[in-house]
Amino acid sequence: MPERTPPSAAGPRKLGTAAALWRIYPWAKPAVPSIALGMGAALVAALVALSIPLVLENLVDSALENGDGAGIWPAVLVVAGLGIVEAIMIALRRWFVLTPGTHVEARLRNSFYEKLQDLPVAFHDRWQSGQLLSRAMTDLNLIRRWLAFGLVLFVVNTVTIVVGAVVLFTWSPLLGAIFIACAVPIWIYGFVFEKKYSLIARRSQDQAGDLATTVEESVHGIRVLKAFGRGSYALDNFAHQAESLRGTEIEKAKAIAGIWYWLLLLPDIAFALCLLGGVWLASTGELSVAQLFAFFATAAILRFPIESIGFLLAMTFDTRTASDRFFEVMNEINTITDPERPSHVEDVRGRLVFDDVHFRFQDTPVGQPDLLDGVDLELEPGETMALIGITGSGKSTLTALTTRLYEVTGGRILIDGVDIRDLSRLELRRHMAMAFEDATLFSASIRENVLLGRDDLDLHSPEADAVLEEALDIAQAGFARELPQGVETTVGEEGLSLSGGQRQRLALARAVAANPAVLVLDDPLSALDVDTEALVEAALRRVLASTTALIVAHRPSTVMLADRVALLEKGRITAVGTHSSLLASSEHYRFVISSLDDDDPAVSAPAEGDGRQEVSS
Ligand SMILES: Nc1ncnc2c1ncn2[C@@H]1O[C@H](COP(=O)(O)OP(=O)(O)OP(=O)(O)O)[C@@H](O)[C@H]1O
Repeated sequence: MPERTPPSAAGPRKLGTAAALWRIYPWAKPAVPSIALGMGAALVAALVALSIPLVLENLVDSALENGDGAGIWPAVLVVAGLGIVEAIMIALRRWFVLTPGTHVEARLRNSFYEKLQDLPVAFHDRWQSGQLLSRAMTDLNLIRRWLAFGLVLFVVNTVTIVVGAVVLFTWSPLLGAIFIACAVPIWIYGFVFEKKYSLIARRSQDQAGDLATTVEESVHGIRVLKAFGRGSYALDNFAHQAESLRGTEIEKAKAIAGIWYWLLLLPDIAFALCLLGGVWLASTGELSVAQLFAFFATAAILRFPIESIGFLLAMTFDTRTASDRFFEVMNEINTITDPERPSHVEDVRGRLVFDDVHFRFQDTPVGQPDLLDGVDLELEPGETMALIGITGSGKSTLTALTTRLYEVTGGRILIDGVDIRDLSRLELRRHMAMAFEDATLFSASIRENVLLGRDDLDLHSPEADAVLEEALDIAQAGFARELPQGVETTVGEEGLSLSGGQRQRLALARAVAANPAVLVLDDPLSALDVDTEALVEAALRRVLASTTALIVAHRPSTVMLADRVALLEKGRITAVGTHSSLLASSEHYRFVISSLDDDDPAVSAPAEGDGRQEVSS
C-alpha cells in the first residue's frame, strides 16, 4: 500500500495566518452576527470579572478604615450579583456561538462535497480517499471549534489582558510594568512558536489523512487481505503509520508544552515580583492595603487569559493548517467544465464520431507516445460497435472520454455533429450512459440505484416503476424482486452483500434505465456466466436496436452482440468491420480474439455473414 502525498501538500505557505483564516469568511458570514453577540457576551463576562476587584477594594477600604462590619453586606451582595451576571454571560456566549458554528461547518462540508463531485476523475486518481475524508471531517471540525470557541476566546482574552493591564497600571505603574514586562516574552515566544508548530501541525494532519486512507483501503479490501492471509502485513503497515503519527503528536505536545512552560512560569515570576514590590510600596504608604488586595485579585483573574493564550495559539495554527488543507482542494481548478454558452442537440439520434482523438495521462513520461494517438471511429445511429484490443491498449480510457470523465488532449468527439465539449455536462450525460466492469452500487435501495440517472422521474411513480421493471428485465436482474424487500432492499456499502454478477447486472440496469441515445458499456458482463450473458445480450439487442452502443469486449461472446467491431491497436483504430471479415483480414484481430477467454468455437473460426448471424444461428 504505497503512500501518496496530496499533490499540493508541500506547496509554499504564502499567506499569513490571519489572511489564511479570513478565506473562511464567505462560509462564516451568516454566523458573524451570532459570533459577534457571543463575543460581546464573553467580553461583558470578562469585564464583570475584572470589576469584582474594584468592589473588593472599596469593601476592604471601608472595613479597614471605618471598622464598619455592616457596610460589608451590600458589597458582598454586589460581588455575588456580578458573579451571577458573569455566569449568565458565559452561558449566553455558548448559546450564541454553538449552533451557528455547526451551520458554518455544515456549509463548508457541503461546498467541499460539491467540489469533490465536480472535480474530474483525474483529480481523484491523484488524491487518496483518506486525505479527502480527513479534510471533510477532522479539518472542518477543527475550523468549527475554532470559530465557536478559539476565535471568541482569543479576542476576549486578549482584550481582557489589555484592560486588566491598564487597571493594574492605574493602581501602580511599577507593578503594572512588572506584570506587562513578564508577558512580553510570552508574545515573542508565540511568534517563534507559530513557525515551528505550524510545520508539525501540517505533518500531523497529513499523517492522520494517510492513516484514514490505510483504514479505508484495508476495510475495503478486507476480503483480499483475509484470502491472502495478509492481515498481519496490513497491521504492520498500519502500526508503522500510526507510530509515525504518534511521534508527530508527541512532537506537537512537546511544542505546546514549551509554550505552556513559559505561560505557567512567567505569571508566577510576575506574581512573586509584584508581591515583593507591592508589600514594599504598601509599607512606604504609596499603595493602600485595599489597593494591594485588589491588585492581586486582578492579577489572579488575568492568570487564565494569559495561560489560555498558549493553547489558543496552538488551536489557531491547527485551524490555519486545516484551512490550508481545505483550500488545497477547493482551489483545484476543474479543467472539465461547462461551456459559457452550451450548444444543444435537439432530437438526438446518437451518431457518435471520434475525430483524430488523442489522449495521454498527466503523468505519462515525456517522450512516450499518447495512449490514444489519433483515434478515428464513426458509429451510426442505432449501431452497436464492439471495441477490442489487447489489455492496456486504452479501451476503457477511450470509453471514459465519451462522457468527459477524462478530457481529450487532442482531436474531438462529436455526438450528432456537436463537439461534446460544447454541451453542458448535464445534457451530455443525458444523451450518454455508461456501465463499468467494476460495478459500484451506493448504500441505497435497488430502486434508487437503478434509477440514479433518471432525475426526471418521481422515483415512486408508475412511470418509474415501468422503467425500473424493464431495465431489470433487460439486465436479467429479476433476482432483485426476490430480495427481502424486493426493489426497496438497501444494498450494503457498494453492494457488497450482492455477488459480482448481481452487482454488474444492476449497474447495467442503471445504464439501460437512463434511456440514453448512446450506451457505453465497459465490459459490464464480465462477471456473468455464459448462459446469463446470452440472456442479457438477447434482451440488450432489443434495446440496442434503437440505441447506439459502444461496448468494450473481453469475451468473444460479447463481440457477437455487435454490428461491427473496432480494433484498437497502438493508440489507433486499425481495423473496423464485422467479426467474420476481421477474422479473415486482420492478423492482429485473430491474435486478440484468440487471446480472449471464451469457449465458443463459432467465434474463433471465420464464417459467412456477420457476427450477429453467427450467434443467432
Ligand atoms: N489514471 C491513470 N493514470 C495513468 N495511467 C493510467 C491511468 N489509468 C489507466 N492508465 C494506463 O493507461 C493504459 C490503458 O488503460 P485502460 O484501462 O484504458 O486499458 P484497457 O485497454 O481498458 O485495459 P484492459 O483490457 O486490461 O481493461 C494502461 O497502461 C494503464 O496503466
